[in-house]
Amino acid sequence: MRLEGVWLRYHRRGPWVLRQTDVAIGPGEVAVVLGRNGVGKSTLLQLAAGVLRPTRGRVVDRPPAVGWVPERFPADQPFTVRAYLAAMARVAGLPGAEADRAVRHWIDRLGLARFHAVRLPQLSKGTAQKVGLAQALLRPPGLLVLDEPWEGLDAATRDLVPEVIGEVLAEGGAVLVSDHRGETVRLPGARHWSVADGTVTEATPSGAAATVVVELSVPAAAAAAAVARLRADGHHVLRIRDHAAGPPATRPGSDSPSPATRPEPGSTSPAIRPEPGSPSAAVDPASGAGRSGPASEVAR
Ligand SMILES: Nc1ncnc2c1ncn2[C@@H]1O[C@H](COP(=O)(O)OP(=O)(O)OP(=O)(O)O)[C@@H](O)[C@H]1O
Repeated sequence: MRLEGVWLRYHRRGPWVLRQTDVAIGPGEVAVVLGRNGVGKSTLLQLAAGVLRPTRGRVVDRPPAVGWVPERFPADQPFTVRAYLAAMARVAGLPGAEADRAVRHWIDRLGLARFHAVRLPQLSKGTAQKVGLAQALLRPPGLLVLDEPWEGLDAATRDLVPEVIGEVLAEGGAVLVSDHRGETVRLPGARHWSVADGTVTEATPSGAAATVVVELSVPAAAAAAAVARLRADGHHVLRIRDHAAGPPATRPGSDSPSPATRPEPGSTSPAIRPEPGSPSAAVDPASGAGRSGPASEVAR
């Protein structure tokens, strides 16, 4: 998903909150949105989630299933927890039995069972936040957007947030999350987007000059497990794509390289080549050899 030249102001003559914003996030990636109070973090997240429309510019390639967790769950609705989640599952397009299963799963997982018949306005802030988290996950999101998701949650549920984020990433989803509590240190491999003075910049991770991009191909059915394993080993999974879809414009070795990860021409990065006769398409990242085969790319 990409924000292309996005500008946003809330009122016709109001100040610009965001100007000329160009950011992108791919499958299996997580970006943490940082910045002082009131700089526009929530605004950026709402644009990404499709809750706000850009005043100028556009948002492209947003996945069809978006999970949106607002900073404050709007609990002033006259539904019980179960009825609300069942309605949200239908809104998300889940058919009957699947919707019931998803509602049951998230009620259990987030410890909401004893509140299932309680109406939303009667919930404590923390329990309402859990309902806000549950509704975003009923349908596995291709993009999960969380605005300060740790706010008001009890310790057990706070621990669950990075776990859930990891699961969405392992399924090939992308995650955007804002956080002023420093909880994101528990999201290894996260990219950092800083919002200040109406602009969004990506912080270059320290040591980036020493990284290389390794392309590899895995059977589609094994992709989620492979991504989870690579992440558990501390690798940064950049992108997952269909073998058949062909190379995107920004892939390493293409005409439009990603400057943060592509080795300089003549660099000493080791070429990684497949065994003779091997069906896998490991490549020399500098030459772009083997570009027809990879299903995923990994950098460290
Ligand atoms: N609905 C709105 N109408 C008018 N102005 C708004 C609206 N929502 C936000 N703003 C303004 O836009 C600016 C950015 O707000 P935003 O909530 O995106 O910042 P933030 O970085 O998320 O802040 P915080 O860390 O306090 O949540 C602020 O000046 C805010 O007052």
